[in-house]
Amino acid sequence: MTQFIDALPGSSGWVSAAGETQPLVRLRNVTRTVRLPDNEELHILGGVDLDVRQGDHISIVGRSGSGKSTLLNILGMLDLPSTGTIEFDGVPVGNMGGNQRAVLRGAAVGFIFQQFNLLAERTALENVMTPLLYAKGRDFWRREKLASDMLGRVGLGSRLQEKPQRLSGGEQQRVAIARALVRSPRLILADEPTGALDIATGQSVMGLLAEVAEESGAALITITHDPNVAALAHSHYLLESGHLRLGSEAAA
Ligand SMILES: Nc1ncnc2c1ncn2[C@@H]1O[C@H](COP(=O)(O)OP(=O)(O)OP(=O)(O)O)[C@@H](O)[C@H]1O
Repeated sequence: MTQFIDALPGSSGWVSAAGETQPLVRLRNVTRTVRLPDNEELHILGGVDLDVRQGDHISIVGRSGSGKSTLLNILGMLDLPSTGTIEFDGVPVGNMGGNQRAVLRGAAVGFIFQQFNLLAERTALENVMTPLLYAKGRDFWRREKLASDMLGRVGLGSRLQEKPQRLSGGEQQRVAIARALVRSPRLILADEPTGALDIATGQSVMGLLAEVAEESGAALITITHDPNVAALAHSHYLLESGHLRLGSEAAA
């Protein structure tokens, strides 16, 4: 199993006899229920189906409290469904142990958050090198070069030694994008990536994220309230009271 999981991040999925590629991530009838302190159950997700393929760019919009972050946490294998299944590259995630999930997540998933979540005491270069500390072999030994190349790719090649507080919000989010992409993840999950930026900066940062994700062939899923950000995606979903449906761009 370990061998198989190790092979996952670089594998390209199989192609069926019908010529259909296997989804990178497949959710079937996923629910998520939590028990509240008063012992009541809160049903957050009510049976979500979703196929995510390599190269997809998906936006998910929905009101506050509709379950977007809960869904993203399941897609990122941070949480498991209460019922239903999630498969990553055809492998049921529910059958994996916590460590296996963490290894797969580290190698195959990049996260981008609204508040950037950079390490304040570390330079831009050190921040981007951090995920590579968990990589194996060549990527581990070449971590400084990989991180510096990635910062160059997001236009920060001359700011490698800067600490986050010396960078603007847009620059900090570009560091976070470099950090999310430095291990060449197959899935990038962005939770309100422009939420802390002004409109123009948000648009340019999101344009950059979409571009580097497309170049790398990864699938990108963006949760957003911003219609301009949602418009950059190729598929648009609306999450309403824990139910996901295909939406139009206008629904954003
Ligand atoms: N562990 C938990 N315990 C109790 N309630 C929870 C838990 N996780 C989520 N919730 C509740 O479930 C609902 C959905 O939460 P979630 O964070 O997924 O929504 P969201 O769509 O991302 O909201 P927002 O846009 O405001 O971030 C909310 O009402 C939230 O308070």
